[in-house]
Amino acid sequence: MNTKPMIALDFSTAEETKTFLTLFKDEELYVKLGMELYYQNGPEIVKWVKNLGHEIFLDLKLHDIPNTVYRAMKGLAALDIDMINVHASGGSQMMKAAKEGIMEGTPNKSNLPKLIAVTQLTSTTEEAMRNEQLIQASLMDSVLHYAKNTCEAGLDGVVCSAWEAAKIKEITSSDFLCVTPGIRPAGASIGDQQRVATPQKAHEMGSSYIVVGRPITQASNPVEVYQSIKRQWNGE
Ligand SMILES: O=C(O)c1cc(=O)[nH]c(=O)n1[C@@H]1O[C@H](COP(=O)(O)O)[C@@H](O)[C@H]1O
Repeated sequence: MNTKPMIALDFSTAEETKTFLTLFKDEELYVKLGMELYYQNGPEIVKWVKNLGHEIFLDLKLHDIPNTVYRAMKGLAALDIDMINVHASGGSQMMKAAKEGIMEGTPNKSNLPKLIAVTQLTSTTEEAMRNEQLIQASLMDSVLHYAKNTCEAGLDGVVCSAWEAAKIKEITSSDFLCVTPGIRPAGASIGDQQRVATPQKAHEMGSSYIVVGRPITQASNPVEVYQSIKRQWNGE
């Protein structure tokens, strides 16, 4: 497991992002930059955050035909990022194309960004999956199926909820990454998330990384909440 919780910087402006990061000027973070920030600020904000020395998960959840994903990934890989993702439901050929794009586009081939695939979003319940995606398997089986496809396509891991991490590692390997959003400290508002776990529970259930957004970014003292989540995540 990675000792640092990933902070989801779900802001729409570069200013808000920069102001938030000044709170953490003495700390090297692992941050997640998502579509809200990237669509409005582009590669510049990625470069700016990287220059501060933070590790970056660029969460753009690519999902398109293989050729488009290959070409998009090739371009994105030129940014000095540490992790990037696609949707596993885009299919095995799309995931292989994403990997090819990463391999070709990364300037330093000895330091490829980790490529992971979203299984079922942590905002999805089994009921919604059945009604809206017409998948009649259990949610766990659907997540495991996507994880198996992702592993066979040669990717480094998946995004899933903490509740699925141990089983995914069982059917793939112990070093297959299980990156788990939907993290809520006890008593925190759940919002639109459905499959949630505390940092402590995620630690016990085998997550490789936890992703935490609003509980930290919306807190009155983000640094204090981050440190507390970090301690719980590290089993202290
Ligand atoms: O790929 C992701 O990061 C992701 C996948 C998923 O299944 N669920 C999920 O919440 N996320 C992201 O994780 C973050 C969670 O944020 P909070 O719910 O505010 O903690 C958001 O930036 C989501 O986009």
